[in-house]
Amino acid sequence: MAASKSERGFEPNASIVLVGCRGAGKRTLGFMGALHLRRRLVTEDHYFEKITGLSRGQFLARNGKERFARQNIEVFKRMLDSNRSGCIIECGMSSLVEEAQDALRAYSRTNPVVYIHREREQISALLEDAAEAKQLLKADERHRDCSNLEYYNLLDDSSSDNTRGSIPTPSSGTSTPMMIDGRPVGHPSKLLQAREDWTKFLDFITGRGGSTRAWLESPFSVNAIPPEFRSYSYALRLRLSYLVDMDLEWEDFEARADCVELIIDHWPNDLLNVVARQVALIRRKLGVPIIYHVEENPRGERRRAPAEKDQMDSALLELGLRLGVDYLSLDLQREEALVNRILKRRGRSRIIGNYWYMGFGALPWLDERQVDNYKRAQSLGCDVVRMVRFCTGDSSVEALEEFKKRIQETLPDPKPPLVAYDFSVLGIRTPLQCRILNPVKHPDMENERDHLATVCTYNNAFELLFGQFLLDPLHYYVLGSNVSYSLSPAMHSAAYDFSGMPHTFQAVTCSTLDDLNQICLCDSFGGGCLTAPFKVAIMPHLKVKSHHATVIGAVNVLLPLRGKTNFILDHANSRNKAGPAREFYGDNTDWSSILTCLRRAISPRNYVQPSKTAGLVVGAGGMARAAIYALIQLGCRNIFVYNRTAHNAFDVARHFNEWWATTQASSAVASGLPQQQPPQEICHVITSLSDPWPQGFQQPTMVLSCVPATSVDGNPPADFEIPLHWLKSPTGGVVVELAYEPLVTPLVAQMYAFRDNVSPSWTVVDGLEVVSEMAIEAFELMTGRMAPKRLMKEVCRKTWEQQQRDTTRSTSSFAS
Ligand SMILES: O=C1C[C@@](O)(C(=O)O)C[C@@H](O)[C@@H]1O
Repeated sequence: MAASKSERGFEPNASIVLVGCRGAGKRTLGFMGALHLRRRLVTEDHYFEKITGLSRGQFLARNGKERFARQNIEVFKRMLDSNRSGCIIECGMSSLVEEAQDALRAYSRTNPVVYIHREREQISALLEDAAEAKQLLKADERHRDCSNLEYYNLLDDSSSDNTRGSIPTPSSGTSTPMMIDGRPVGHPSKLLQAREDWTKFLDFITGRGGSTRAWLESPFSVNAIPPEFRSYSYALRLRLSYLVDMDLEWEDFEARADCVELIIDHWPNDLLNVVARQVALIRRKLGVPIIYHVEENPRGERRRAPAEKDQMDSALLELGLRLGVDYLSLDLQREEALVNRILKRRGRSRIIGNYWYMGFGALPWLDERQVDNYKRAQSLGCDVVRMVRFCTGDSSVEALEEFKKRIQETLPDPKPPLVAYDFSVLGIRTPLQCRILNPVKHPDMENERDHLATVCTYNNAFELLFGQFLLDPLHYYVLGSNVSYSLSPAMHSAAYDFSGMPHTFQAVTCSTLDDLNQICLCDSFGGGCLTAPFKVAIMPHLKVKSHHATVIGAVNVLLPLRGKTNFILDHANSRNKAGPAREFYGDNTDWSSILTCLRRAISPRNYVQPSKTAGLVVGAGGMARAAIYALIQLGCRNIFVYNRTAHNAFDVARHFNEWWATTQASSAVASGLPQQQPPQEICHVITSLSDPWPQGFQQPTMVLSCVPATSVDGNPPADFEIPLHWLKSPTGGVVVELAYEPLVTPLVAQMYAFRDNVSPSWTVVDGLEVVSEMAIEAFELMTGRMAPKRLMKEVCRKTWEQQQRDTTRSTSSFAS
């Protein structure tokens, strides 16, 4: 395999090796990773047995220690060598043997070798024997020397979290389960968070994730444009010294910026592990890109000689790269050797090249050397250039503007995005001088040490943009024939308030395309959530749609495209601005919200196995199409559709089977493989509830009900309950109910009873959980900003409860 340019860049299909101590979770992560990347999982134990025909215990007993040791290392090397691509390899404790470590070091030149570790207390607790645990943990650290990446396997407490979908009590900020009919709403989920973090990490190191894919599939999604290419973006500054003893909860930081800048300004005991844990926490709790910055003069440390500084800082920077941070901030005024070493080992992390002038007498913007600084960063291949000056009133805003203009007009392309600003002891001088990666803090954060982040918060900076007419207040809507009950206005309005946006959101009842047109053609139309009858009917009128919406054949989010440009990036960056719409863009968030809810609720035992897992979708409208697509995206290839009017179910099944056949044919052509004849069908119709579950297929582990539980437009309510002979999955499964009027639909009530009396391994996801997810995604598409998810979910449940109380009150007053 060719060695790649960067020392940490690998062929996308290079096998990934997992090393680490017993109890670190390698096997589980290996299993999840193999499923996610569709790779073979090779475990050392199993491989040993395959090669020698004996388990290790048996081999040892028969051949003695010495022969075992020799055989063991030979098998270990062979395992690595003969599985160079397409696998996840889980190493056992052999990785602590010197010779194995040499082999791993050599392997890590071409392949990712990931050191997995976790909270020491966790490992100690697992191993029981304290002395053994201590020894093992000490030896474990040696894995750092024979690996090139590392992953902190944070404890996943989601399995004990039965408060999902609950209402937090405002005073305490903690959650209490919401009870309906005497039972908690929501469900426990197993290893969901660990799976999400781990699969994102794998996507990063294999180059599958990131914005390119999001961009191609849905260019308006919030992750499609990296923060440095957004029209405005903010970096929340979090110092390590603050994080180890913070006065806020992680949840408080949600949606407070586009990314987090983690500043290593403090060296507590066990520094490398503390930093690794904080990176893991930011990923898990906030889910935003991380800028990793090592401060030159850490708090409370003595002054260090330059050579000493370089050694320590180099180790800390290397740690950032090992952890696969999205951005590494690199001071270009440091020793050239250090700069070059880091650049060479950058892997897939993007480099922010810094020129910081932190003391008095900072270089003025219009000094020629500032342009030279930028040019050097550009020639070193930095992805972003950050130039910051401490300023005591010696520089005007105009000088900075002039400097930016010089860079823009005199230097050749491609030019890395420039972040440039002045700051003083009062913080960044004017928040608007810097458009991207603007430093911000949380409004309630105690942060006296950080001058850069003392003034600005994300929402006051954003409010300023509207105040200065750089952005415009817009009107957003939910549109359809039956939207008076919609919870979207409450959720979106709360999110606007939170983010400092003066937009409005209303439910407007309309049922013809002409009515819809009238609303959408207004200059201050910001976007609309569509519901029946528009989701499918609007399709032929839209020229621009996301890939997903095209495949599904339904749209539920409509955005105006303004101006003459044909560049989607320009349109995406013109959100929150008014003007005449030339075209409209359609996307679908129904499927992705369903997918999110399914992923959260599926237990590891029911992870999708494409050839085996079966799913059932009830209904044949726009939402059922989205549900089928979500199942396909999860990897399910046996999908059954039941609908009261069978011919609609046949239409939907045909739609997806035809699309599937075309997709398979084009991937066969691309890979040069023969086509399957006739193409496999992935969607089947069941015409009657009394039919037995189709022969040759496993019982469904995912059931999605996409029919209204109340009467709509004069049609009788669906009242769907699943036949008991379709509920025979031995591992249980998940039922997603999309209706929430009432919240406990006949199906939900049936499944609660079934869970209590027959099979506890079924999980129920209620309609409010899905609808809040839909609003979250719609908010992000329409505004381009991250949604305050917790807040929106909380508002969703509270508004729904209020609606219930209002209905009860009006019914009882009507009765009296
Ligand atoms: O189905 C739904 C829910 C919804 O209609 C609402 O009222 O929030 C908004 C739609 O865009 C979405 O597809």
